[in-house]
Amino acid sequence: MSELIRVAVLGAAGRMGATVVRAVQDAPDLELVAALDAGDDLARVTAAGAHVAVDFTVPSVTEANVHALVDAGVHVVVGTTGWDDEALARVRDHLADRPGVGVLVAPNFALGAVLTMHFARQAARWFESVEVVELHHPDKVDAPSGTARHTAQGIAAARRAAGLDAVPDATTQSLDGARGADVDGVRVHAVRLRGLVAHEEVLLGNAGEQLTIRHDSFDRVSFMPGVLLGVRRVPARPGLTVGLEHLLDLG
Ligand SMILES: NC(=O)C1=CN([C@@H]2O[C@H](COP(=O)(O)OP(=O)(O)OC[C@H]3O[C@@H](n4cnc5c(N)ncnc54)[C@H](OP(=O)(O)O)[C@@H]3O)[C@@H](O)[C@H]2O)C=CC1
Ligand SMILES: O=C(O)C1=N[C@H](C(=O)O)C[C@H](O)C1
Repeated sequence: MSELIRVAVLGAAGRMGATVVRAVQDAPDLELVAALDAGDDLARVTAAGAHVAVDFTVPSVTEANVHALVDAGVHVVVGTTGWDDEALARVRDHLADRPGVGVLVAPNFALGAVLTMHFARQAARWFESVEVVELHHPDKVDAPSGTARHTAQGIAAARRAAGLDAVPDATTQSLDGARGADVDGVRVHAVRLRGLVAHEEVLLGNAGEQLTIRHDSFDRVSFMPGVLLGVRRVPARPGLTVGLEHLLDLG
């Protein structure tokens, strides 16, 4: 039998981290060697001989965690949101000095969410209007969701490539925020509601018709196959990978 992949989990006491800990423990080819939460020393990851660290912490610390882990030669799978282009560029530059180390940053590890983004990019060029609505539990710290940003950026790129005009929009708002946030010209709306987990709708409109693409994560186990795929694949993917779609054959 080949060597087990030694895995550390950061944010291990959190909603996602605790689910990842159980998934790693249940996977026959993985070994949980460290589980860290706020206040724990990151040096424990290298002391435990981890090959891969999984980060589900908070947007304010995730980038620093990644740089420290890259310095230590540990591959990283990042689910924490809040990454912008500048932060990703800093990690890409850092990895150029560390050949052989891989980092995967994915705003959503659920297969259905990755397909939603893929289908939305495919559909975008055929519709005059498009808006994104994300709906989450009210304990989520950030808004809009990382997934909604990634979805809107993908739609905007597809519209640009197709040479479409700007989506029609209101010319005035009598209350700030009434039209949601503008992500690359695509409106994104965030709902926070007790009882929800993680949900997204992409609404595409033409005169007389609407296409709705909707994904629901009812349970955090929905993210686990994607996280474990990332753990297994990231050691063979040096450099920075953004988005789980790069590990899937979406055709
Ligand atoms: N990519 C994906 O598929 C998904 C991404 N997410 C993202 O994952 C992140 C975590 O979400 P969720 O689990 O719901 O959040 P939680 O608040 O439940 O968990 C975050 C955990 O990280 C801990 N933490 C804070 N600072 C550190 C640190 N420096 N080192 C280690 N641990 C630390 C927190 O401790 P304390 O509470 O004491 O601060 C907490 O236990 C969010 O950014 C969310 O958007 C969520 C679901 C899926
Ligand atoms: O905080 C969450 O719960 C989630 N966060 C991610 C995001 O911001 O996109 C992924 C998923 O939506 C759940």
